[in-house]
Amino acid sequence: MNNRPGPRAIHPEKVQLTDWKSSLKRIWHYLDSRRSKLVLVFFLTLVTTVVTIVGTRLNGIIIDRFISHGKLRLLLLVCLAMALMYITSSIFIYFQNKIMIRVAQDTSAQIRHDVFANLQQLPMRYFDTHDNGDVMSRLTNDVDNINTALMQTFVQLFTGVISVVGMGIAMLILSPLLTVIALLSSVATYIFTKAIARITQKAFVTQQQALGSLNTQIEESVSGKQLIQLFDHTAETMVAFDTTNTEYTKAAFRAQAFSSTIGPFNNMINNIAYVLITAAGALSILMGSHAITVGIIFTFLIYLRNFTGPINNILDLINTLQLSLASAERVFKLIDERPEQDATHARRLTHTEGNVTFEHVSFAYDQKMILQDINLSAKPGEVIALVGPTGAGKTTIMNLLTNLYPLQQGRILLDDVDVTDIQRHDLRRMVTIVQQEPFIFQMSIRENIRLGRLEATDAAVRLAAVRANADTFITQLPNGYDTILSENAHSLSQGQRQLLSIARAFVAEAPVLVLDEATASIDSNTEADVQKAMATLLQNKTSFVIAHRLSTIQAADQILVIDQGRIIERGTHQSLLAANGFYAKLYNSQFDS
Ligand SMILES: Nc1ncnc2c1ncn2[C@@H]1O[C@H](COP(=O)(O)OP(=O)(O)OP(=O)(O)O)[C@@H](O)[C@H]1O
Repeated sequence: MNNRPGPRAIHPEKVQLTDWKSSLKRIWHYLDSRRSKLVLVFFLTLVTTVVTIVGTRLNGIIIDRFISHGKLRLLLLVCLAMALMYITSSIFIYFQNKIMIRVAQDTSAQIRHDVFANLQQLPMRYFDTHDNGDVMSRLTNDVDNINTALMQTFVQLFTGVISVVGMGIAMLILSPLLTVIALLSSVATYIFTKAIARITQKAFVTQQQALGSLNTQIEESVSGKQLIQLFDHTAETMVAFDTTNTEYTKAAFRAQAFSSTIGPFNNMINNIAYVLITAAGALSILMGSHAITVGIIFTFLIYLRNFTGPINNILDLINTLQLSLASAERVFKLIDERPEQDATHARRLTHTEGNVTFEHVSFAYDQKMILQDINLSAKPGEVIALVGPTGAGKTTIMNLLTNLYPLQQGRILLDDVDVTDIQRHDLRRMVTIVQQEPFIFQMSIRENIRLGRLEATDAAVRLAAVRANADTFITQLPNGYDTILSENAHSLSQGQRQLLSIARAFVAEAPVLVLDEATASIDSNTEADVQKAMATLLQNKTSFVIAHRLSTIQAADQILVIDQGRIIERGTHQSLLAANGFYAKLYNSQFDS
């Protein structure tokens, strides 16, 4: 994770739309179950487009035949028919939009579900290497972009294609000469839009990327606001934010500025085409041609508007599509991240005696070796204390016990079974970890404790809280066990949070326990409660304690002294003091007082 609130460069390898075809295919695949709705939308679009073609032609006929020949009754009848047609067409457009909005929302909901489901199963490595804000951005903004594209593109694409084909044929029938002028203007707009799209494509990807970074910074500054204020980092945070904000603004400006030239340019070309068509038509009439009438010129101009409009729309859609495909690519990348999977031969484990053995375990998070040749053995019921300077690798050793990361070398056994051969679900029920800084979820206290074992009854939750010495403070809260905690659990003190996490461990009833003792100082009453609760929790379990408390260390069956990823001393408190080595020095300096 990145600890520093600061600007993040946009990763150059990410600024590419590498696989838009497969993204498009996958979005199409998501629409599989909604094909019938799409067919209905297509049908509605077809009808509304035909109405526009026929209606426009009737307008021309009114000009040529009824107005100049004074046939009022017929004129009224035709107008009534046209009104009916347009009303029906509007109703169809309403339904067409409604269906499409549903299709788009349902599809995005399904994509969001799939992303979130995969996120639940990703290995820790993924979260070590990806910023939270970026992940959030993929789940929210990027999926939203796909949604916008689905809502806009499908109807407009259907309408566009049907209109272009329909109007094209109608224009050709009306006047081949005027159609040639119309086509030339369309070709000009096509070439221009394509050129601009090429430039904007990259900018859109950069924009999404920068948005991810922006989200990360916002997320960090909100989560770490206390730290930022305590260390008076507000000014630096602001500078860092502004840098990323400027980066985002530049990319967004570039993307939008270029794509916004498309509209005015195309408008200009269209207006020129209108003038040319009117002039060419008028000239033909003046030269005595009977093939062209005022009504035909009028009809043709409206057809042309309905011809170039959709063409421009389709070209505009290319931009929306590009942004969405850039987003889709990021979303699908997250869906494609390989989830944490059990080995094919992994077996179930419903019971363990609690023997834990590390055999020549070596481990690196990236390239740098963190643990080297760790050997240890714990018998059922033993308490093993891990002590050592900060960053020595104590927490890492314990993370490996639950198979959170793959080992570089060696193996870890639970009752003679390699932990990588045990289904993770079972392994994690056998080993409970009480974290140094427990995470509290936004749910009731009861549910927060029940996280230890989801099927625990209310009575079991209560019993666990009593054993964790947490019941007293919980029952004093106005809503007791039903008190809803917030993510940051501001309503709870540090010590109360620890008691809750000990209660979670009691509920879990796992035979192996890992306890990362909190170093934060808490008031002496709560401290006494925590100590008592921990002592009870350790009973009859194989326990590993990343120890900071004198009492835990002295009572431990074995003390392992870790320094720079190696076990450098081991023994009981007395034997290690007698040896007068690293432990004795550490003990005397840290714990003597
Ligand atoms: N997720 C991670 N990715 C990369 N390196 C990590 C990760 N977690 C820890 N490290 C590194 O591994 C080393 C050991 O860290 P670890 O948390 O195991 O130490 P520790 O002995 O538990 O320290 P402390 O007493 O401060 O909690 C440190 O150098 C740390 O920077």
